Amino acid sequence: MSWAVRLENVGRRYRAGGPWAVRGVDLEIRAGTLVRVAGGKGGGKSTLLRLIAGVDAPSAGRVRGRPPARGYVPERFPASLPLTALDYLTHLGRIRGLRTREAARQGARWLERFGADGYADTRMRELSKGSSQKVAVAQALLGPPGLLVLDEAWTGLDRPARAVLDDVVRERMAAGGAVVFVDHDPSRLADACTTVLRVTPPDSTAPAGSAGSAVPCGSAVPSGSAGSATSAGASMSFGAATPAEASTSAGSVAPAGSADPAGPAVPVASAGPAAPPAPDAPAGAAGPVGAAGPVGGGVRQGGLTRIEALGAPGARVPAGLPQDVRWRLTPGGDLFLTVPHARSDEVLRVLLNAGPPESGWHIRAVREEGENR
Ligand SMILES: Nc1ncnc2c1ncn2[C@@H]1O[C@H](COP(=O)(O)OP(=O)(O)OP(=O)(O)O)[C@@H](O)[C@H]1O
Repeated sequence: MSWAVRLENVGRRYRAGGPWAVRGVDLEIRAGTLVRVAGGKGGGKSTLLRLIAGVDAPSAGRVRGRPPARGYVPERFPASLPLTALDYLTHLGRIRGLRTREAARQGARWLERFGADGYADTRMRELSKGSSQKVAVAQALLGPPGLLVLDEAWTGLDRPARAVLDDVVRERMAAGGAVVFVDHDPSRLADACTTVLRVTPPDSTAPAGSAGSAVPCGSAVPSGSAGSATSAGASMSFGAATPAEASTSAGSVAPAGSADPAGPAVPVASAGPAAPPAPDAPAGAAGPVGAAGPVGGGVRQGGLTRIEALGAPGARVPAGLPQDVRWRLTPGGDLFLTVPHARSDEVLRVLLNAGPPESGWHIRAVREEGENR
């Protein structure tokens, strides 16, 4: 396989004249490589991944050279579907061009490999967060994809499933595919990773050449680097717009480009209701109101995540929750947590990895509050 995805002076903003989420990106990703995208919150990682995967179209520049079969796991997966897990995967497989029987075969195989075959006939909206995430990953692997794009795909998976996904990424690379991923764990696949792309938000007030870099995995990231850099798997430059281009684009309307029709089937609900609004913990929920510490100082405004989990009746709250987490536990084992967004992955890890006697947490919902999406 010798293809390479190329982004040429790509920019994306979500409304005409609005701020750029990413801007002036020149990027090449080659077959057989593993590329990690890193950077701070709101830096444009998810936007860049969607553009690479072809589920979103750039407002400026162009993307070329994607392989025909691609898979994408979004950061948030629409789980509120009336279809069963296997029917959903079969449906997505058919959209990717597989025959029904083959789509069902592959779907069942992936469910089994991720330890979710027991949920094949369960409706998506009844799946736990962890099982739903397994379906989210499985749908991206149908085909199989030459280019696989994973946006926090490990989050919410149990430990065995996370290890399976690590293996699958290596297998995709060995088969000549490319994998691009974002993950909160800096050690994720560090031994296999080819390149780290580090993104920072474009600063519209800054001169051309805002930060962005591509460096080989394991090497030091140049601080405040601007312009371009290369490594074995990818090369990238950011913020290359000239002042003239910048002033033109600032007043222009983003092209009404649509996502590449040959791209991955976007795992966004085309049927079924939207995700339910985030409910508060049920009124009158019994049990202690615990607070390891108040949610407050140091927390970004609007940066809270609510997590609902179910443990065994009489379960205790697992040890190791971060200080700034608020929780409420009912005698029936319903656990409601309010956590700063930046801590949500850590909290999910504590719940999923809790050992006896606090083990067995089933993540039912993860909802973000107050995010400008
Ligand atoms: N659908 C959208 N509509 C409007 N603005 C958006 C949308 N998606 C992202 N943005 C904005 O674009 C910028 C980059 O967001 P993006 O989600 O790509 O960053 P990120 O690095 O993935 O952030 P995070 O680590 O929080 O997931 C942010 O300012 C964000 O608010």
